[in-house]
Amino acid sequence: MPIDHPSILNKPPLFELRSISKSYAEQTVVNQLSLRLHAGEIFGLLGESGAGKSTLLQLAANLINPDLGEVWLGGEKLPLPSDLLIPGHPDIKIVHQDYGLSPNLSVRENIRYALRYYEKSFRDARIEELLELCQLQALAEQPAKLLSGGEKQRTAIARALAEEAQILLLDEPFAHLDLPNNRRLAETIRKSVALSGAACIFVTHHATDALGLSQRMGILRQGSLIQLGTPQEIYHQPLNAYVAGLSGEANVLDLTLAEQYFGRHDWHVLPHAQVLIRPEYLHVQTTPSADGLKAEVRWSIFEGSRYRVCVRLEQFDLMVYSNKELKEKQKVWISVV
Ligand SMILES: Nc1ncnc2c1ncn2[C@@H]1O[C@H](COP(=O)(O)OP(=O)(O)OP(=O)(O)O)[C@@H](O)[C@H]1O
Repeated sequence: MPIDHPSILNKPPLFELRSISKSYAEQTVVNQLSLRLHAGEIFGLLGESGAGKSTLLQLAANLINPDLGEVWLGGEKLPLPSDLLIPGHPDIKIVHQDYGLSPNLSVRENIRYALRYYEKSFRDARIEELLELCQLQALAEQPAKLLSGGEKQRTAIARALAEEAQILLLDEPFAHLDLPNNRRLAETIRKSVALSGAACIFVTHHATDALGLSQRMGILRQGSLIQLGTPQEIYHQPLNAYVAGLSGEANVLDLTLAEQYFGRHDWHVLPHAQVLIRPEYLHVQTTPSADGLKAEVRWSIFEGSRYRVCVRLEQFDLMVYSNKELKEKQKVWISVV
């Protein structure tokens, strides 16, 4: 399995986790995991709840001791957290799920604290810039303890961006955000990382967040990185049915069955002679078509820009997308796009 994408293979990594492992009691939470990050790179870590994402970020932040393995930054091996007076590293910033804001300080003061060593005019200008970037101007004087979850999250991220660390680690940065703020924050992270040349790891259990923001991403399962690649590689060429399902809506069919119904196509083949057919690889029509297979609608859910529809072919169900509303038991014809 490639560790790096070919475009950056020749550059030295800024940050490295080398075969790092961590167990709690009998449970291996992170298992011999290696990862290299380059300057300016945004890496998304996608995994289900309990996969070890937060533990991995804490290891990457040098906040907890690994049982085995090493953390490297800028070509230097970091000392173990237990050998430090204060665990962590000044060039590695982490935004935890609990944000770590000073509750009695205002939004502005929380951000200002991160910039306390800078000259006043730079600091004031940077605070205004970050307030605007994170859409916090109207809340600037509000004490952190009175903020909503999403507002706290934006403040914590503004503060982390203020510190201009080499490595930015974000634990579920979009967890409490509505769609406009989600998009705005993703853009803010993208711009900040590009400008600063930092590297960023963010963890999420939402495929759309990982696919949309990452330049490269990894799938974490039971503490192991089971697949690394670009969002397009992960989405269209998942390692197995598990990754296919985690990264988006997926029809997984036996190859023989898929060929029997749809003929030969360039499907991505999964282990156990199965193929991946994403719903958007299929076309649904409400009138008979020469190449269409007759099916019956089982259910249909409105998702805004489209309907997510489950249809029954003779022997199996398929998920498809439709622009039009379809009724239960309605006859439709399914073809390959
Ligand atoms: N300090 C600890 N002591 C004991 N077990 C722990 C500790 N920290 C994490 N774990 C266990 O390790 C596993 C992974 O936890 P972790 O928080 O890293 O997962 P996660 O992928 O971030 O999950 P979520 O998406 O739900 O936040 C869990 O089973 C958790 O109970």
